[in-house]
Amino acid sequence: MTDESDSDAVLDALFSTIEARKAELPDDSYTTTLFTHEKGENYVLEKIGEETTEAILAAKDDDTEELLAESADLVYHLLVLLSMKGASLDDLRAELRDRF
Ligand SMILES: N=c1c2ncn([C@@H]3O[C@H](COP(=O)(O)OP(=O)(O)OP(=O)(O)O)[C@@H](O)[C@H]3O)c2ncn1[C@@H]1O[C@H](COP(=O)(O)O)[C@@H](O)[C@H]1O
Repeated sequence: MTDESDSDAVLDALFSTIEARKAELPDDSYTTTLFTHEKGENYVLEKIGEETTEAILAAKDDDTEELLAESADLVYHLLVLLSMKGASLDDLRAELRDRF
């Protein structure tokens, strides 16, 4: 297990990478395919639906390893959606902090 600051650094690094892919659109990037898909943002919305379903199925199967893997896929696609909408990880942190 990592401590809280390590975990935060991973999310910051992931979101920064997503923002860089959005700005540069490199050819060999999965993130680029999400930002340039012919279905537009609907494609990432579909992926979020798929990953959510897969996470639910893993939970119902009591497969924690699979649940963690699908949760990571879900968080990644959710961060791409936030970036598409011009929101940031700090905006998400602020929303969560306001609920404490
Ligand atoms: N965290 C992720 C991440 N999580 C999930 N995925 C991709 O999300 C997709 C999940 O789709 P599925 O589960 O449906 O699997 P699939 O059948 O392979 O996908 P499809 O054919 O349906 O698109 C897979 O292609 C995964 O590779 C991710 N792709 C990238 N990242 C991060 O984004 C960074 C930048 O990646 P690139 O944009 O590829 O350079 C990477 O270094 C990673 O840190």
